[in-house]
Amino acid sequence: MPRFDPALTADVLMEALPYIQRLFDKTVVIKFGGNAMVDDELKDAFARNIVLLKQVGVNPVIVHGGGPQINEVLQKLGKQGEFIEGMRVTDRETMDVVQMVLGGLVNKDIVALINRHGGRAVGLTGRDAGLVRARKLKVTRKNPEFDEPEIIDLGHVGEVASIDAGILRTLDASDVIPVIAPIGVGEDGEAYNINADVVASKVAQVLEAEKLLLLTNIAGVLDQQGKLLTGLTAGDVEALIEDGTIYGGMLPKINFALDAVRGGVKTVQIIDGRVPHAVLLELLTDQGVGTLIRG
Ligand SMILES: Nc1ncnc2c1ncn2[C@@H]1O[C@H](COP(=O)(O)OP(=O)(O)O)[C@@H](O)[C@H]1O
Ligand SMILES: CC(=O)N[C@@H](CCC(=O)OP(=O)(O)O)C(=O)O
Repeated sequence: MPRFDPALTADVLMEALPYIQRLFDKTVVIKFGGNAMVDDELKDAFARNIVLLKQVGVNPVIVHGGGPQINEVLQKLGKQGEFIEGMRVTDRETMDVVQMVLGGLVNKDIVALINRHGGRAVGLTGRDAGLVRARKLKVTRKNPEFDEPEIIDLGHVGEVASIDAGILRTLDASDVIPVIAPIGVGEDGEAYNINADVVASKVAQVLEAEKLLLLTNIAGVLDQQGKLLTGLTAGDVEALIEDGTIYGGMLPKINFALDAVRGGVKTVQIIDGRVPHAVLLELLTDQGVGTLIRG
């Protein structure tokens, strides 16, 4: 006995055909957020989705986060993670932890899962082959007590100076799936901690990606009442930041989603990574969910 009605199964498979045709040979950059990867079954489904995409001729490029995983190790060391405007304050010791957790544990975990399901993934940080060149991020914040904006020192936090996509193109030509940890390299070879949404946005722009998917731990961008906002323009985003509806970790995500649209990425979406097979549902079926950023 088949598990499902055969006609329904055939319908579901056929639904994917136009999507596969549209995405064939195209690059899709997928940011896998640390909050979306706390569940083993979700991670497994994510890895299988990536292998399937590659198998049908799409070029997935993964950029991962790992904020909660960094926090866990910091706590074991008796350190408390501190964030300002969605960015981690990163002293020397924290930078070492960031490299160990993102470049080590988290990166290799995703690589191993993809490979276990028959893909060929290679893990990289932005320090490998000079992939992500970085410089120190300068952050200023309005302070009502002073006329001048206050300058905040986040330590070893970087912004992307440039991306050298050469290594990504080489990997793609050998059918390898790149899995990138968001660590950048400075002029003197030093490491910088970069928000993963920022790296995903810049990688998508350089690769002229068809799509950028930002998987997170929430349905998408929500309004004050908690309702999902399915489409946002730059003007909407500005208003939502101004009135405090968008804050914390959603700030860099939305700002760099907009940056990607402006930089030529055709479609940018923030989607719910807690939904099993979120990538597959978004890319190859009619069941797209989340927030589309229009620019
Ligand atoms: N308007 C908003 N809509 C949805 N989430 C928001 C909003 N403003 C702030 N957030 C916060 O941003 C979080 C997502 O950012 P973050 O925790 O950094 O996720 P990730 O690890 O996936 O990058 C949400 O869980 C939520 O707490
Ligand atoms: C500067 C900065 O904040 N870097 C992030 C890098 C990881 C990340 O972005 O992880 P998520 O996508 O899971 O939030 C951090 O240290 O947490």
